[in-house]
Amino acid sequence: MKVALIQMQVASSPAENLQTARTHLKDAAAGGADIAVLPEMFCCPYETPNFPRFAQKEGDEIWQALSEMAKENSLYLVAGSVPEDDDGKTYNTSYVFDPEGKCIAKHRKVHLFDIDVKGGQRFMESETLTAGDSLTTFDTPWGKMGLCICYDIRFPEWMRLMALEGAKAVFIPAAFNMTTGPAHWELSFRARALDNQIYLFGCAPARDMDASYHSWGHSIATNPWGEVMAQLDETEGILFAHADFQREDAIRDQLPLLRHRRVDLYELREIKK
Ligand SMILES: NC(=O)CCC(=O)C(=O)O
Repeated sequence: MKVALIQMQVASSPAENLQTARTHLKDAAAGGADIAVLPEMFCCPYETPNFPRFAQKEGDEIWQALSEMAKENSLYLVAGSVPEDDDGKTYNTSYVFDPEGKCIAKHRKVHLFDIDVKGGQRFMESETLTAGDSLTTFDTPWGKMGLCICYDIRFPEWMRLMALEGAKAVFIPAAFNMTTGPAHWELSFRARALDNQIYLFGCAPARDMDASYHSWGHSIATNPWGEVMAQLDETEGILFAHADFQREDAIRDQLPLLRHRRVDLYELREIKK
């Protein structure tokens, strides 16, 4: 399975951002990608007032454009995330489209990014966003995949639940920042990949020092051995990476961490369905 992570610049207009995504998706398809991924909030600058301002309902213009892009390029599209308007609430939502343009999954960010680091990053998603409450997986010809958004990666139980549901890789549209990015981005991807013996693909916006939120960038692919397979810097570009699920199965057989869990002594509680 060949994955393309599209680390794009985010401009102030959704129309311009859709055009940027369209251009990069053509390149991803030309490069042989089976699955392409866009960044968190790729269609508007990452600022809390923008989320309700640019929010659209599922099925509206942005959703339609993304569906068409998946179909035009004949690939699975993990369509970053967009602000979703539903019943007066705004969610940070990632849609997944199949190569026919059909929406096959939707994840609403479950853990809202509310942090206030002294001398560093402050951001309060809860000022304008509502949290989702569901675990998200979807089926592909390569097997079941998981989906979560940025800050969700920091919660090991959430990733473990996706692995236990049978996800063979997890896609993570994201936008870490200049305070936590250097310290925790790569470490979080390597740790979650290693703990769950799973491929992880994180896709971030390119850095824009004129924006109010400075993305760390560094879109990344990690493997079930806990290694970084490839990583970008902060500039715009596409990262291609392969997932080899035979290797994943071999690692899980030879070092059977998931089977060695002492579920007689501890367990994750069932999620609410
Ligand atoms: N957009 C986000 O969820 C940012 C998460 C982040 O930067 C972190 O440190 O976690």
